[in-house]
Amino acid sequence: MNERLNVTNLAKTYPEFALGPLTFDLPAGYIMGLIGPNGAGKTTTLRLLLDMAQPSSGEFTLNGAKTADARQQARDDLGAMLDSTTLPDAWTMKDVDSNMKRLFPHWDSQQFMKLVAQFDINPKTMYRRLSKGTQNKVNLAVALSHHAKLLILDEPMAGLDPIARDELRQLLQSYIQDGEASVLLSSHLTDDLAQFADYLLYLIHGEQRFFGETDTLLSRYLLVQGGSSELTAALKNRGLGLRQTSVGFSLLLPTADQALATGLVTSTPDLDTLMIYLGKRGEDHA
Ligand SMILES: Nc1ncnc2c1ncn2[C@@H]1O[C@H](COP(=O)(O)OP(=O)(O)OP(=O)(O)O)[C@@H](O)[C@H]1O
Repeated sequence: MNERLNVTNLAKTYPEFALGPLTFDLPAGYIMGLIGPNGAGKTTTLRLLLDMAQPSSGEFTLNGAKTADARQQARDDLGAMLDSTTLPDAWTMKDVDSNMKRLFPHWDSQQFMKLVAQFDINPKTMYRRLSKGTQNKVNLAVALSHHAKLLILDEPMAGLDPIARDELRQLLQSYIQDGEASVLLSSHLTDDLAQFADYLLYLIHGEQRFFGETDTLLSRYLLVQGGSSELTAALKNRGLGLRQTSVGFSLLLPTADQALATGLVTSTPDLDTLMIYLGKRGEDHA
């Protein structure tokens, strides 16, 4: 299969934080969501993949390039946006366009100006005078306007209103439609992400807890609710993220153990619910 990303045992150790080993791949034509609680290692993962940090061990291939030099050579094939991404303060959209044209051989001015209009950005306003969310939109428009085969986006939905988030979702879906390009994006808006990410990479405290299809993760667990007297020892033992009130309880139960919940109220959890229960300290199996 034509892979945009192939990551093998990638790890990074800081004095007070260890990430990995991470092993996953992203085929051409798909969207992967990177999820996990604060401090899980999402941005660190993206920085490694963008060669902005050196791995402690492991390796990865990006758009077929195996070394940092080869990846640098092929930078036009990569569109990236991190929280730290910024443009010169005084640039108007015209300046962005003319400068990016020089930087990227496949820069598409028409596409960029179309996105500027679609995002309702005044092309004459200087970058520094735009709101934070609008600056994000400009950075996104840049990433989306040079026909990159892989987009790596850190929290692209942060600061966007619901309409803009919906527009972005549609833009990303059409971006991958020809089966050539792929998108890796991190987000805390996991329910939004679950609607359009084909794959999920789920990190907790730097560890890779799940990599696979979104539907597979969602079908792994049932949310079980019952009265206090219905909480059996077996449910306590197999359940995750137990929550108790004076009248009842709720927990996540692996689907394989669903017989333990016979007669109780069960439902398929959404991704937010799943992360809340799985992320509870000391109970973070996925
Ligand atoms: N340059 C660095 N030196 C030391 N520690 C670092 C460095 N960069 C990141 N870390 C640590 O790595 C950990 C993970 O941070 P990271 O930003 O990757 O998490 P995250 O999942 O993106 O979090 P959030 O959702 O809050 O943005 C943090 O504990 C952070 O302090």
